[in-house]
Amino acid sequence: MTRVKICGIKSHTEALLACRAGAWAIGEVFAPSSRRIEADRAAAINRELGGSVVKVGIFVDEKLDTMEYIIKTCGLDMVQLHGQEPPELVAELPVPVIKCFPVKGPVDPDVVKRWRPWAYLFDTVVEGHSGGSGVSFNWDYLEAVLGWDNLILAGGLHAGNVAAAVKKIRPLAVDVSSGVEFAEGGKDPQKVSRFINEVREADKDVT
Ligand SMILES: O=C(O)c1ccccc1N[C@@H]1O[C@H](COP(=O)(O)O)[C@@H](O)[C@H]1O
Repeated sequence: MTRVKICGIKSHTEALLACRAGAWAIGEVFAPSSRRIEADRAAAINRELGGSVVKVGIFVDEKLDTMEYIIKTCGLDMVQLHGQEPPELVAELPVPVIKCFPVKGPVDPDVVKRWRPWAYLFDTVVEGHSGGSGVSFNWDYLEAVLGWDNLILAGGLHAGNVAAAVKKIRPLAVDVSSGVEFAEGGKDPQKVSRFINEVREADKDVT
């Protein structure tokens, strides 16, 4: 079953919405973004959620000690590194790491393997954005890593394209932020639920 991560959670209501719709993980952004959340707010949300969902903190070129502090105070289960972090940093973090690789062309497995993360996340490159752009990339660029069991697909996914993505890439998980939001921002319950339903339907064709 393809896992679903709903990223850019900013409130308890949004976190509950993602959990009830069947998300495997929620993402909380601790980096410059319209979706940024303060650590004390994330900590309060995560305390109330308990262990019902995987809580992932998103960082962009953050200092190790700052990440360690936020992981501890917010009870994060994983971190997602979305910047230019070096491979050595992955081993220094106290929780499993999802490393984001911006896709500019065909992915070279030998290059990305140097990070040895828990999962490899592939996202679109958009000038001026570290992530959360809402823009998709050419999935053909993932040809050399197809079949990996720890691949997460991100970048411009929405209910209209996620089924095709699941069938073509067969990722461990799909990650979405913009594609399940209202035009003015904030998670849209109907879009979240439609997105997850599309993934579940696509799963039926994949096994
Ligand atoms: O969501 C953000 O604002 C964000 C900010 C900085 C780094 C990563 C961010 N989100 C991640 O970006 C991708 C793609 O998101 P989208 O669906 O295209 O909006 C995804 O991995 C999010 O976790």
